[in-house]
Amino acid sequence: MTLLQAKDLVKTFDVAGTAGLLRPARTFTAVDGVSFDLEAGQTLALVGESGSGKSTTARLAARLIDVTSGTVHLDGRDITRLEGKDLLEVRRQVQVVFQDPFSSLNPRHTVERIVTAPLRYQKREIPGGARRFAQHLLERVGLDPAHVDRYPAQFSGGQAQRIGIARALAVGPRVLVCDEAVSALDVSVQAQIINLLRTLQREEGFACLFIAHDLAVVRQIATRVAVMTAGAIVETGDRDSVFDRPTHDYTRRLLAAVPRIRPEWEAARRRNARRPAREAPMMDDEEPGTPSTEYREPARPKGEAG
Ligand SMILES: Nc1ncnc2c1ncn2[C@@H]1O[C@H](COP(=O)(O)OP(=O)(O)OP(=O)(O)O)[C@@H](O)[C@H]1O
Repeated sequence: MTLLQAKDLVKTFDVAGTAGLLRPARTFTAVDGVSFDLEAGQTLALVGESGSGKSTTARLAARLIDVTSGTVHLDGRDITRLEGKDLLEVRRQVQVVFQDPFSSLNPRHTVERIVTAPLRYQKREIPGGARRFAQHLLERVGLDPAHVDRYPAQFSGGQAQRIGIARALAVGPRVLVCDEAVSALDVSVQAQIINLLRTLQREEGFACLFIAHDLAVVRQIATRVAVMTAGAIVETGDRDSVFDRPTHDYTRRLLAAVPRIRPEWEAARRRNARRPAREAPMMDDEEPGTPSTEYREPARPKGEAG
């Protein structure tokens, strides 16, 4: 059964010009006619090189940003332009886990408050009270329930990502969108988080839209794979057929490209990922008018498109 269906998604961004460099303002197409079906209980991985449009597609599918054209259906219902209470229900059913756990967890809030925030945002009763429910969620993701009073900075990167997953689970989502959710973690920690996601998926039955550029990670978790380049999907298929019998040239090149990252770059990337966010966190149930699951577009330098 198709749970989430994206049809002909297009997303364009207006890019400001740069006067000094004589670059005129233009419209940049980040997603260019993307369609996919995500079945219940399945994990569809969107893969492709940096800038291919994976994250933008995920954000469109989760209704974090609005489409330029195309439609998104959840359980057969067109959710592309829903607002208000209906959109709130979509936000419950489709939860997102972001790449950098620290910038998506409010450093000033306790874990209890963080993981129960979506319930408050949804104005739902917290079963058994916030504290007990937070402890239960921590247990579900393999963390010590006694740590509910701790703050994000007191956790490692992998533990912080578990908190992000616990928060997503709090409202019983039917679709979990993981946007490079393990990319900032050490390889051994990545494996633990992937195992956790697989176990939770088996137990809770959610479908997963898994965005990743790392093919080794995708191979461990995906049931189906869609390969993106230049804003479009060029190949979709079962995991093994895409990995073992790719039909598109781009997929073959992607599979053949062995990433060679210098150890010092890798170490710097991990240090940056651990650094607490300097900007306001993306989710904060304290700020008036800022729903806890609302996505804020990251700041980009003026004129940057890719
Ligand atoms: N708000 C925005 N304004 C302008 N351009 C944007 C915006 N968001 C994304 N883009 C551009 O759209 C393209 C696709 O970005 P996207 O983040 O979806 O790619 P990606 O495949 O997820 O890459 P990465 O793994 O590096 O995030 C990029 O060229 C990016 O610079």
